[in-house]
Amino acid sequence: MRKVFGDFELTVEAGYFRTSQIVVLMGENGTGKTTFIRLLAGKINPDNQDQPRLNLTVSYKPQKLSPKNIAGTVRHLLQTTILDQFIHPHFRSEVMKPLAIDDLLDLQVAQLSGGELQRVALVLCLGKPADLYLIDEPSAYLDSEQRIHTMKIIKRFIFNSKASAFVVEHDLIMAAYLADRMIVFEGNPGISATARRQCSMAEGMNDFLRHLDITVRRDPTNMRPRINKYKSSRHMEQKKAGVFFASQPCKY
Ligand SMILES: Nc1ncnc2c1ncn2[C@@H]1O[C@H](COP(=O)(O)OP(=O)(O)OP(=O)(O)O)[C@@H](O)[C@H]1O
Repeated sequence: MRKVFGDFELTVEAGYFRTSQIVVLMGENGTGKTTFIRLLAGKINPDNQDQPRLNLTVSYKPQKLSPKNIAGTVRHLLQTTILDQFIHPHFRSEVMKPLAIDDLLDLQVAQLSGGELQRVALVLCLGKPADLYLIDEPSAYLDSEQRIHTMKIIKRFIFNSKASAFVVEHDLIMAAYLADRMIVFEGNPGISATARRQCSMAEGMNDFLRHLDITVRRDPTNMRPRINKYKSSRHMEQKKAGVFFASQPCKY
């Protein structure tokens, strides 16, 4: 698939995805992740119109959230857009409660903070039944604790609903937690880039981090990824071995 936008050209290599699987899109700013998500969402068309269309229902959370023209409260918005899920006990306990949406119900949508709006936007996205969820930067505006909550909610929701998801995520730790598979975007930001064929999370992370000259180890106590200090002995050792993202704590 190909898309030219002014001076920018995106090429997408052919790939596949499965149910209950999350594909995380990683790449530098301006390499076309949002463009790709918008192509999948049908918001824009590829240049090569002979592309087979995805015969799937999609639900899309855009990167930029614009509440200013939405009148009324969060309760009104949710009741008028996702009523079935809004009153469904399972959705309430699995998505709305952990995102603390009840605290926001009586607030005006137009007056929500960035983080509050992000939580509402995620509920709206997951509240729409779909085969494919397209979620652009779910952790933007959230603090670190909310990010972890949010990632757990998305992971559990996609697994249990047997849907699939493509998620744009800049936070390395969150990306590593979320991803079953990964698509790495490579190229010259704002000029031309390629969305590589999807690969395993470890492979994708390794490619992305090699490009940035960053190495990540695993904390042996909790397995969380930790970024090595640049040019530290650990960094140099991993770099020499070509292990930019260590999936096991034992060696690094
Ligand atoms: N509507 C448009 N018209 C012209 N150019 C556009 C349009 N939308 C995006 N672009 C250009 O396409 C390129 C890729 O943008 P895109 O937002 O897809 O990248 P991204 O990887 O999602 O970036 P970020 O991580 O910063 O969100 C940029 O150079 C951008 O200026």
